[in-house]
Amino acid sequence: MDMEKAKDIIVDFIGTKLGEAGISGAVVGISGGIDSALVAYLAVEALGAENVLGIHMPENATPGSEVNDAKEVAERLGIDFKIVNISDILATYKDTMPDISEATAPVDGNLKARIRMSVLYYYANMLGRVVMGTGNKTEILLGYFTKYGDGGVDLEPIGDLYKTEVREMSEMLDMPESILNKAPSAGLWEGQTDEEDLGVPYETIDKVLEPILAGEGQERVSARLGVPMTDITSLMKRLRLNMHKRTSPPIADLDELRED
Ligand SMILES: Nc1ncnc2c1ncn2[C@@H]1O[C@H](COP(=O)(O)OP(=O)(O)OC[C@H]2O[C@@H]([n+]3cccc(C(=O)O)c3)[C@H](O)[C@@H]2O)[C@@H](O)[C@H]1O
Ligand SMILES: Nc1ncnc2c1ncn2[C@@H]1O[C@H](COP(=O)(O)OP(=O)(O)OP(=O)(O)O)[C@@H](O)[C@H]1O
Ligand SMILES: [Mg+2]
Repeated sequence: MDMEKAKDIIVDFIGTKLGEAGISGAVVGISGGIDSALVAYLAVEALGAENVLGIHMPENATPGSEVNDAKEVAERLGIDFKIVNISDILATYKDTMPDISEATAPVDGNLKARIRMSVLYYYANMLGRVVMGTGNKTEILLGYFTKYGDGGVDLEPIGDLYKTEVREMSEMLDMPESILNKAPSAGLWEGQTDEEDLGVPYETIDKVLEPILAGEGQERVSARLGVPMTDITSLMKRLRLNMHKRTSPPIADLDELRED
């Protein structure tokens, strides 16, 4: 893919969509990871630094290096930056809800993602801005995001870039090396990494998804790229089971009652 052209299309998309909405500014959750950093860079190019607010939302388990990387992004871009620690909000949720003894780390992790979404919308409401999504094509296809958490956004500028392409585009920008080099992590629990969760490296996932979505048979892709069928089957299962995250909630149809 011509990354310069892809960047121009995305920058134009951000400007056009906000223009259509009559809104001039955006709010971005900046985690210290590469997806949100790239979206912040693209939003600044489209809207100007004065129209982008970055919010970092650590909790007690967030490594201190993340705040430094998030701050560095904001400083390089010259955007407003706030830090909202979500630990007390999380603790209040958990103290308030009865019968939660079965909650696991992923259940709590999804709550963290939904708290972050609520904070971003609070600022978007208050400032008359939109919430920028940071989902990439790989995450969206696999449903590797929290429904109405990091998936609860107003637009998805990098949603047609595979994760490996996110890296490629980011390398063209003045992005901190530490962000370019770190392992992708949802940061929902200590030590979590995307590739451990997904069981297959992003390089392989992206290599496999593209031809399969273009119509090439799974077995043929497996043989051609030397990727075990078990990996391909597991990715396809994720894609199928998470289809509900890529559509609007179904509505019970009452048309038959309105025919006369
Ligand atoms: N067929 C269906 N039709 C309609 N709705 C359906 C459904 N199946 C489940 N659901 C609903 O969906 C819920 C499950 O979805 P969800 O709540 O999203 O939860 P789930 O998909 O179980 O977990 C989210 C996954 O995304 C990962 N994640 C989250 C956040 C950020 C990142 C990152 O990379 O940064 C990654 C996280 O580690 C975890 O693996 C169910 O509780 C149910 O409410
Ligand atoms: N600590 C945080 N502070 C602010 N926003 C966060 C935080 N954690 C997650 N988010 C938001 O949730 C999004 C989804 O997280 P995800 O891990 O997929 O992206 P990333 O951290 O930007 O990149 P990477 O996947 O490489 O870690 C982030 O892009 C960011 O917008
Ligand atoms: Mg991350």
